[in-house]
Amino acid sequence: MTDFNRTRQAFDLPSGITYLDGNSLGPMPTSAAERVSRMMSEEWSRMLITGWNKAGWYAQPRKVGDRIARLIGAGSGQVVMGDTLSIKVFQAVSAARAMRPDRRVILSDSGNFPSDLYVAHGLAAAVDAELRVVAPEDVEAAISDDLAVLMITEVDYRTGRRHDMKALTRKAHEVGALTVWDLAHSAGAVDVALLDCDADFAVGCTYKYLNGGPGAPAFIWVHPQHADKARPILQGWMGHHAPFDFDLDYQPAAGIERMRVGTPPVIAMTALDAALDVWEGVSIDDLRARSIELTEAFIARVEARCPDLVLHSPRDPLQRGSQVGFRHPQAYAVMQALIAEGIIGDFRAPDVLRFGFAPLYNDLGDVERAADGLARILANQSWDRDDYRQRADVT
Ligand SMILES: Cc1ncc(COP(=O)(O)O)c(C=O)c1O
Ligand SMILES: Nc1c(O)cccc1C(=O)C[C@H](N)C(=O)O
Repeated sequence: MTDFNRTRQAFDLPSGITYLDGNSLGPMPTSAAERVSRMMSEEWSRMLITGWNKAGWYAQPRKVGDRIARLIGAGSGQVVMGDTLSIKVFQAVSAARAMRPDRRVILSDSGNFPSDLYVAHGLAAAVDAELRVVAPEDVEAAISDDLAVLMITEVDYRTGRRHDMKALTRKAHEVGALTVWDLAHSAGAVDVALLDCDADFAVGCTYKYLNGGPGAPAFIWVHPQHADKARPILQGWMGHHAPFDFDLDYQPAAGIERMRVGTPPVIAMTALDAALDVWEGVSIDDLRARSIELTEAFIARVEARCPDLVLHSPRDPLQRGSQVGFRHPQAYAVMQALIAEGIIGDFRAPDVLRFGFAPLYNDLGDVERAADGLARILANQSWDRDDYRQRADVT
């Protein structure tokens, strides 16, 4: 049985704050600050360039990838870290499309995060492919035999709607297409089973539910049956089979190592590595059960107290990730009023109040405080202020 009291205590959350925005940026594990500080003083400062070998900085993208593999139903040696998620989306989709050169269509849905669609659109223009975007509920029906790549974000960033990875992957394979799964809102939030679903490529970020910190590196997974065949289009020197031979011809490294691009962000990855310690001893089944308990309790309490709000997430917990959205015409101002009371969720345009539940540190007390705070703010209309309507640059 996972000890969620232990995991909650591993975080340095400000007192008096109810934090329900770990689906955008996870909070800092206390050990991350100490670990980064030690890395600076003992490794960078003392070892200088020798740190790449002595401190294991060069091998870090694979070692950290191995720790993430367990959380997403993948095997050891199958995941590598680096770059931003947008870059990893490009790598996965471009490699998958190159494996289906006689087909032009990349299929995605309008619930996908815009960056994924921008990346696929740019790629499609560069390689004479076509990006086809359908409504989330129409994805399965749109899988046709001209499809090269199905590119889906498993959990919708706005609604929390969860696609059926196994069923969509099977359907894509039936028509001869490959799948790319974006796990940004899944890794550390739901029970992902990449190998069991027979997915082809997967990518994700680590600054949300994995708590790696702002700008923490992304990950990429390639099914072992493709790992030695997939050709990275973004061919960087650290994905070369012998980077320090400085060969002028690109020869991809064996397996997942070829999905490395350039120098890894060692300081950021050190913080992430410390954050992954918190996951030791956490069962993903327990995590999923607790996530469902928290989101169900939140929906019930908000609906009982806030008649002005409309649920914007699937009601069936099996079709939902670890977040809940409610719509309100003045959602931005309502969220600012809530944040002013120490209850932090976020706003997603045009009118969604979004709340992420991270079982590692959220509990039923958070659910009650957030639902009751929301009810209070709506009842006394304390959101109705000009300064709460002023949008910040980052929302
Ligand atoms: C589903 C999804 N894809 C891509 C991104 C973009 O990630 P990054 O800014 O790390 O490139 C995000 C979050 O910002 C996301 O939620
Ligand atoms: N990556 C972010 C950032 O650098 C600034 C603010 C927000 C983000 C996010 O990750 C947003 C997130 N993908 C979302 O689902 O809204």
